Order: sequence, then C-alpha cells, then structure tokens
Amino acid sequence: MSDLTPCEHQVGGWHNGTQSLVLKDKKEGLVVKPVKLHANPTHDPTFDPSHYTPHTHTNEQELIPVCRNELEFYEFLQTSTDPQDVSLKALLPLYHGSRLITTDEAKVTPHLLLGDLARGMKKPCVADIKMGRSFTYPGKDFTKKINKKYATRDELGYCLSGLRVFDPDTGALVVELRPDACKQLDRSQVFHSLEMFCQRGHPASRHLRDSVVSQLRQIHQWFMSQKKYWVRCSSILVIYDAATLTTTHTDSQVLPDTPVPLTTRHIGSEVLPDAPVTVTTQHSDSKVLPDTPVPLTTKHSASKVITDPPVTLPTQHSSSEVIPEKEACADSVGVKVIPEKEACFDSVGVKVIPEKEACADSVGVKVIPEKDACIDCVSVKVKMIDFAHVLYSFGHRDDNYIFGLEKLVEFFNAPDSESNSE
Ligand SMILES: Nc1ncnc2c1ncn2[C@@H]1O[C@H](COP(=O)(O)OP(=O)(O)OP(=O)(O)O)[C@@H](O)[C@H]1O
Ligand SMILES: O=P(O)(O)O[C@@H]1[C@H](O)[C@H](O)[C@@H](OP(=O)(O)O)[C@H](OP(=O)(O)O)[C@H]1O
Repeated sequence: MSDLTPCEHQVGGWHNGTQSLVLKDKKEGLVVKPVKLHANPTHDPTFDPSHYTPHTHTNEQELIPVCRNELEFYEFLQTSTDPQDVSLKALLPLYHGSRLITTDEAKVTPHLLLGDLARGMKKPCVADIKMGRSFTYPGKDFTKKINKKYATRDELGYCLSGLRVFDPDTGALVVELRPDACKQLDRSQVFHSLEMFCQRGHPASRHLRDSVVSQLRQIHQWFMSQKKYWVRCSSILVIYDAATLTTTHTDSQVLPDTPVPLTTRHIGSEVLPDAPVTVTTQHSDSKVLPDTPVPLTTKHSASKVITDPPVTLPTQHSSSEVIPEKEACADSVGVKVIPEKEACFDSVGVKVIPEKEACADSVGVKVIPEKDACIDCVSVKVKMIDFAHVLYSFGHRDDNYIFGLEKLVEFFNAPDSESNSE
C-alpha cells in the first residue's frame, strides 16, 4: 500500500516553466521525486574516466557528465568504494531506491526515494539554496527562454530557489517562496528572507545559524578534499522545525493581523489515492512575488499540522510546577514535558513532544529546564540535494561551488545583530 501525497514542504523544483511535483510517502518517511531521465544528453555510458586526459576545461560544452541522470548517480554512489564517494553519501539524504509512478498524463516515470529531511516535523522551515555561479552543463539547451536571473547568483555564487518559514510563536506560515518568486527578489530581499528563515531576534537564532555553519563546513571540507567532480545546478537544503522554537501558541493556526512581508500563498495538498500510484499534477502555486510586500491575509491551506497520535499525560501539572524526574519517568508514553514558558501546545500549559523528536534521556523522557529547552531541541538538517548534473573534473577543484559555499558560510556566520542586507 502506498501513502503518497504531494510534498507540502516542497519549495524548489522547477521544470519547463512550471513547478515539478515532488511527492511524499508519509508512512515510509520518504520524499518521492520525479527523475529527469535524460538530464545529461551527452552522457556516454561507455566512457572510462581513468583512460582519459582532458584537453582543456575552458570549454563548458566539452565537460563530461558522470551519469545520465540523478537516479544513476545515486545508484552509482551506493556501490562505489572510493573514499570520496563514501564521504559524499553522508552529506546527502538517505537513498532508498526508486519507484515507477504513473502521473495524470498516464506517463510512467521513475521517482527517486529519498529520506524526508522534514520527517516528524510539525512546522518545517525549509530553505533551498542553489549553489554556484554557473548552471551550465554539456548539452544544456541554450535556446531555452531564460527569464529573469536570480539576483545574488553572480555576485555570491548562490541563490535562494525556495523558502518556507513559520513563525514559531503564532505557528503561522509567514514566508513561502517558489523558484519563480525567488527570481523576482532583489539582493536585499534575498537577505531579508534568509534572515526571516534564521528567525532573527529569536533566542534560538544564533544556535540555528551556528548549526547551519557547522554542517556547511562539513560540506566545504568534502569539496576541498576532492578533485573528482564538479557539481552543477545542485542545492543545499536547510530544514528545521519551528514548532521546537515555539513559545506562545496553541495548535490551532493563528494568523497575524499585521502585514507580513515577502509572502506568497499556495494551494494546498490533496490526499492522493493509495493504489495504483497515480498522481495529479496540481502545483499551481507559482505566485510571483510583487514588488511591494504583501500581507498574509488568507490562511495557508497546505500548512496543516502533521498530527501524531494523541498522547495522554498520566498526570497533569500546572504550568509553574516543576515536574520531578521520577514522576516524569513514570510516564509510560515516552514524552517530554516542558514548562509553559518554552512550550505551548495543550491546555494545561505544557507541551508534549513525542519521544522521537525530543532530546530523550535513557528512559525516554526528560524534563527540560526553562530557557534551555527549545534551543537544545532545535535540530537543523543541512544536506546537499539535486545531483542531476555531476561532471568529471579531472583533478580540478570545484571552485564554482566552493565560492558560493564560502559566501553562504559568511552569511550564516554573521552576528545576529548585523544586517546582511546592506
Ligand atoms: N530529501 C528531501 N527531504 C525533504 N525535502 C526534499 C528532499 N529532497 C527534495 N525536497 C524538496 O523538494 C524540492 C525540490 O527538490 P530538488 O531541488 O531536488 O528538485 P529538482 O526538481 O531537481 O530541482 P531543480 O528545478 O532545481 O532541478 C526541494 O526544494 C525541497 O523542498
Ligand atoms: O533555476 P530554476 O529556475 O529552478 O530553473 C530550472 C533549473 O535550473 C533546473 O536545473 C533546469 O533543469 P535542467 O537541470 O534539466 O536544465 C530547469 O530547466 P527545464 O525548465 O528545462 O527543466 C530550469 O527551469
């Protein structure tokens, strides 16, 4: 039985003038992504890099793709014993193979099955940051109409290709940008959006940024140690759960009265039938961001809370009560109880977090002291995604990617109080 729905936290993915449809298998915790089969039209499966000396690396069109498409690249990585490949795997989402899926155009398309980085998150904030100044690869159709370019690409070597941010206090979706809207942003709007992603002003903001930086450094380390690949048109995906930063809201969505800048709305996710796996394309959601900020006036239909089975607390505590560890441990459902200040979900002033997400101790439950609680629980995931265009580099470092990566580290490393927008 399959359990496919459109992936409601999809932000990037843009093909042939429209948003591509990434799906989610909630039961298995997978993202199910369509494969562009002939992503690299010049790929030659008989090519052997060990018997080849490149003439030059100055002509982009003479570069050689490693695989025909992303699926082949993931498959190749699974069996490679090359230490560079083995260490690359740790920087990517987990690969779970592929699956044939029939779309509404009655086309059967292979889909990649990847570990969902937002699994278990209630309010996943997502940033898709496309890396590199150059997005070219051999055989790319240069006759394609190029609309507007991303504002920061040339100068900074990265661009924002999709963003989704929840306000931790209200639980409201405050920013949603798809690739088409991202292209409308100017440089300072890009920074402003990324600052919102970092929850500027929130007590956990510094922790969030530091966590991103340390993971970006691991990616940087890999790029500095390898001279085998150039990775083109690839993104870094940053995801964390705003619900773990929550300080004052109830589970019902509260939308702000005041205008929120940089907001677009999108059509929500419908539940798709179980089997056969047939999906309907319905991401019509590519609202272009207007020049001036728009207020968030309509409730976002896609931002449904992912409900875990209800958890019953055996003992209710008033918000000010400190719960003795023994008593908390008696809780047989493996939950963590956080005092009211940090939390907010239920009526008795405590937040209940299922064990999986919690900073659980040895017996599966934990009472977290005020103030530290949420900050320690924020788990930020930073992974490389989108490997459709990996090229052989024949002993040359991937300076195109490295340049953007270092600029990105600079952004996240900046002091919280320092405006990156100027
Ligand atoms: N492993 C994952 N976990 C969670 N979300 C993911 C994962 N992989 C992809 N996504 C979501 O899907 C979106 C599109 O992914 P990706 O960039 O790989 O697609 P694409 O169609 O190849 O993009 P492009 O148009 O840049 O070629 C991401 O922005 C992200 O929101
Ligand atoms: O940068 P954006 O705006 O997200 O644009 C898309 C992105 O660059 C993809 O990598 C590209 O697919 P390829 O990698 O196959 O070139 C796609 O081309 P497409 O529209 O022809 O699929 C673009 O639309």
